[in-house]
Amino acid sequence: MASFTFSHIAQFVLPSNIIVSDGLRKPEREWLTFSNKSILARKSDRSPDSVVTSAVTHHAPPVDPSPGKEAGGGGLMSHVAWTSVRQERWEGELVVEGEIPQWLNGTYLRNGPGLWNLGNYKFRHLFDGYATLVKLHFENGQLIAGHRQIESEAYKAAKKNEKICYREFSEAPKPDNFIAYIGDLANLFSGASLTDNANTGVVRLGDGRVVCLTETQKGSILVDPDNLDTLGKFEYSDSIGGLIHSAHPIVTDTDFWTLLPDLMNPGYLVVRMKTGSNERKVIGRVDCRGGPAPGWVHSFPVTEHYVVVPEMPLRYCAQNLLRAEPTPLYKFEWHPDSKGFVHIVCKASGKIVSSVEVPLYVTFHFINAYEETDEDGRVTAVIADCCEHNADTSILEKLRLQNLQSFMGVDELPDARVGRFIIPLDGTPYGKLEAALDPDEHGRGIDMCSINPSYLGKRYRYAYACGARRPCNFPNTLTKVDLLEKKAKNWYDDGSVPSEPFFVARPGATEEDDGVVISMISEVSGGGSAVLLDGKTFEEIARAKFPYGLPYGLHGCWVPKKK
Ligand SMILES: CC(=O)/C=C/C=C(C)/C=C/C1=C(C)CCCC1(C)C
Ligand SMILES: CC(/C=C/C=O)=C\C=C\C=O
Ligand SMILES: [Fe+2]
Repeated sequence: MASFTFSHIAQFVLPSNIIVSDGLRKPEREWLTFSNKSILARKSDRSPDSVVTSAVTHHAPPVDPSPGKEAGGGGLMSHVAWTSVRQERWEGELVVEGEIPQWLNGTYLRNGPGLWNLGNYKFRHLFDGYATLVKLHFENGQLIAGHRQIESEAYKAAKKNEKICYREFSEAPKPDNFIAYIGDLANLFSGASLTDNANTGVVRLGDGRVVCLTETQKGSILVDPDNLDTLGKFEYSDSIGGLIHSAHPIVTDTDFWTLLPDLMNPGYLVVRMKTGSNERKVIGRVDCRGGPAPGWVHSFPVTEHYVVVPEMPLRYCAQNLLRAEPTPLYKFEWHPDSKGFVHIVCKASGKIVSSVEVPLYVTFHFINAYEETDEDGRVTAVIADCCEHNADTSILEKLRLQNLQSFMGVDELPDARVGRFIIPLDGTPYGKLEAALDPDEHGRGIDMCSINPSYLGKRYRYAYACGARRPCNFPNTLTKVDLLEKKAKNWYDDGSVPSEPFFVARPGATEEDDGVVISMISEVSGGGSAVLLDGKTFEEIARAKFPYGLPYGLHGCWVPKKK
C-alpha cells in the first residue's frame, strides 16, 4: 500500500458528492459499502489506491506498515491513532448501535493533529500534525459524521511544496544557508515564520462563531461548524501584539479569557475579549517570579472572580525557539531552581491578590478552579485542579510519534495524578499541591479532561478524563473522577485509544453528571468509532463506526442545534 503523501492528497480527497445512501443524489455512481452503510462515489473519482477502496477492504491494514524516517521502526504496524488520516474530507451518516438520547441535538466538534506526513518526510511529534477537524452531528437519535483538514496557510504551503514551510511545535524548515538563517530569525521575531496550524482545540464563542486554535495567535481560524469549511483567520482587532497565547482560552457566553506569555519581559498578560467583539483588552499583568522566561502556559483555570495564572518551572526557551531541530524539551527548558508559582488575578480589578510558591509541577491541562469561602462568605483560598505529571517532563518525549507507534506491551506511560493546588488568599507565601484522590483509582494516568461547563469556576464534583489501564504507553481509558468520594469509574475498550471525554448536559438537568460523555476512539483493528457514555453510570450507551480509522484528536466543543 502506498504511503500517504501530499501528492496523493488530491487522489484521496473524497469529492463533496459523496453522500450517504439515504441521500437524494442520482445513482450514476457506484455503491461502496462502508460498515453496513452505503455511500455513493463517482467511479472516476476513485483512484485505485484511494481511501475508498482501502477503507472498504477491512483485510487491508488501514495504516502504512513501511518503516518511515521516524515512524514505526522495523515494519511494526502502527496504531491508527498515530497514523495520518487518509483523506482530506469526508461526510456521511453512521449506523448507530445502542441509543442516542433524543435530547442530544447539536454538533460535537473535535480538533487535533491528524496529518503527520509530508511527502516522504514524517513529523516526529504528536503536536506537529496538520489540523483535522472531526464532527459528530446528532439529531433526533441519528448521527452524521465527517472530518475535514483545516486550510491553514501552513497546511496549504506544505501541501503545495511537499515540505514543512512554517515553524511547527517541534520542527521548523531548515534554512538553506546563513543568509536564509538570518532572514529566518527576523521572520521568527515578526511572527511570519510561525505556524498557523490550528490543531489543538476548537471553541464556540458566545456569539456562535467557531474558532480553531493553537498556541500561536495567528493560528486562530474561523470554521463553519456545519460543513467544516475554513472561513479565514480570526483577526484580533486590538494592538496588544505578542505572538503566542494559551491554547485553551476560557470561553463563556459573555467572555473569552486568555493568557499571553511575555517572552521579552518575563510575565503574562491577562486579557479578556467580550462576546461579539474581536478586540481583546489587557486586564492585568503578572511578572514572573523565577527563571529567565515565563513558564509554558498551555491552559489555565478561572474561578467566578479570579484568573489563575500558573508559572510552571517548564519555561519557554529563547534558544530552543530559534532551533530548527527538536531539542529534548522542544521549545522549553526545565528550571527546577526557578521554582513553581501560582498567581491569582482579580477579574474585576486586574490586581494580583495572591502569588504563592508551590511544589514543582508539570501540567498541560487544568481541570477547573473554585473559591473556598469562610462562614462570612470571604474568599480564603482558591482551589485549582489539573492533570499533573508528577513534575516529570518526560511526558513530552513520550508523545513523540515513534514512541507512541512502538508500543510492545511494556508499560511506559509516566504516572500522573489529579493535582490539587490550594492557594491561600491571606498572604501566606506558599501554596499546596497534593493528589485529589489516589491516582491508582484512574491507573496513574490522567489527562485530556472536561467538566460539566455549568460548573466552570465553581465548586464541582466530577471530572471526566483519559486514564490508564496498564501496561500502556498512552492513556487508554475514559475515567469519571468523583472528587468528593475520591473514587473513579473507568471505561476501557481493549486496544482502543479514546480521545478526550466531552460532557454534554441534558437540557433541564439539575444534577452535575446528568448528561452524556462523548469520545471518539481509534481502534486496534484500524477502525474508528464515536462512543457515548451515560454521564451518571459511565456505561456505554451508543457506538457508531466510521468507515475509516480515526487518528487521535485533542480537544472539542459543543455547538447546540440552532433554535
Ligand atoms: C497541539 C498542542 O497541544 C500544542 C501545540 C503547540 C504549538 C503548535 C506551539 C507552537 C510554538 C511555536 C510554533 C513557536 C513558539 C513557541 C510555541 C508556542 C511552542
Ligand atoms: C495528549 C496530551 C496533551 C495534549 C495537549 O493538548 C497529553 C497526554 C498526556 C498523557 O498522559
Ligand atoms: Fe490541550
